Amino acid sequence: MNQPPATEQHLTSDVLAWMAAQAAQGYTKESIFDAMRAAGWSREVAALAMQMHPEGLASLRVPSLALPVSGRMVDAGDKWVEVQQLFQAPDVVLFANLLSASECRALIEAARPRLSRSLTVDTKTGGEELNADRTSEGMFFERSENSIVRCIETRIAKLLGWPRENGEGLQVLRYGPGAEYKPHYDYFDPAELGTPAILTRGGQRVATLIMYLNEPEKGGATVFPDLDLKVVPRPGQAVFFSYAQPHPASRTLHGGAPVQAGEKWIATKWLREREFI
Ligand SMILES: O=C(O)CCC(=O)C(=O)O
Ligand SMILES: [Fe+2]
Repeated sequence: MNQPPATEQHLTSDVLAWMAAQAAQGYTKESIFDAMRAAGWSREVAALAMQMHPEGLASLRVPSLALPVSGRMVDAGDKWVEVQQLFQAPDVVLFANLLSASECRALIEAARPRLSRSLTVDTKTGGEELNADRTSEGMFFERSENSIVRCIETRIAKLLGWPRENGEGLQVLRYGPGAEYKPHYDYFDPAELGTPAILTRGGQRVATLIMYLNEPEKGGATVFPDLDLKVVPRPGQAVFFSYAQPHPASRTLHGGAPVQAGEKWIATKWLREREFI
């Protein structure tokens, strides 16, 4: 985007079309504002552009707890799941008994022979990279790869009112002693060059569900530094959080604290805006 000196700037239809295209790709209002500023637009003009183009720049639709909650229990289709705690802004839900003990064991045993050192999505290129901040080992199941995986996916879809097709394949992670996942966001940073390619597979990530498959002897909590929240892993329990804007304002910074003794196994489900292909 080229633009005239600040004194002569005005919003052309080209600029508005560019903004609409950015918004359609999942870029937020904040990131479009930042991109305009970085490209040399004055603060006044960028702010005016925000006012002129509110459509499409609003928050993304996100999954949430499918009501009603009866007592503390929610009907997840094939079982009732207990809601232990609910937080708002951001929406965080702690679940008990989301998975049974035998489901936890089955996921661990099916994943164990397929583990390899965890990669993270590289938003600079759209590929995957080894990341020193993430020292776990992991694997992905295909969506509905087997009956247990399919049953869990269906339960999650019902619980969160979000189509099963919008989920990435279930990921299982194992952290050995000392392993950790430093605080990070799960959404794809709209400012990175590789992000548009990643978004073609189902749009942004809009929510995360971390399910605990075992209990480490010591350490390994999931921490949310902005919320002063620490979730201690217990088998079958889970933590859900959503982010309507792929921006730190979502306050969804989180990480897996180092495992101090024993090992930690989790299954993570990431939910996308649209069907994940
Ligand atoms: O290990 C944890 O508790 C956090 C995992 C996580 O943040 C992720 O898989 O994206
Ligand atoms: Fe994460």
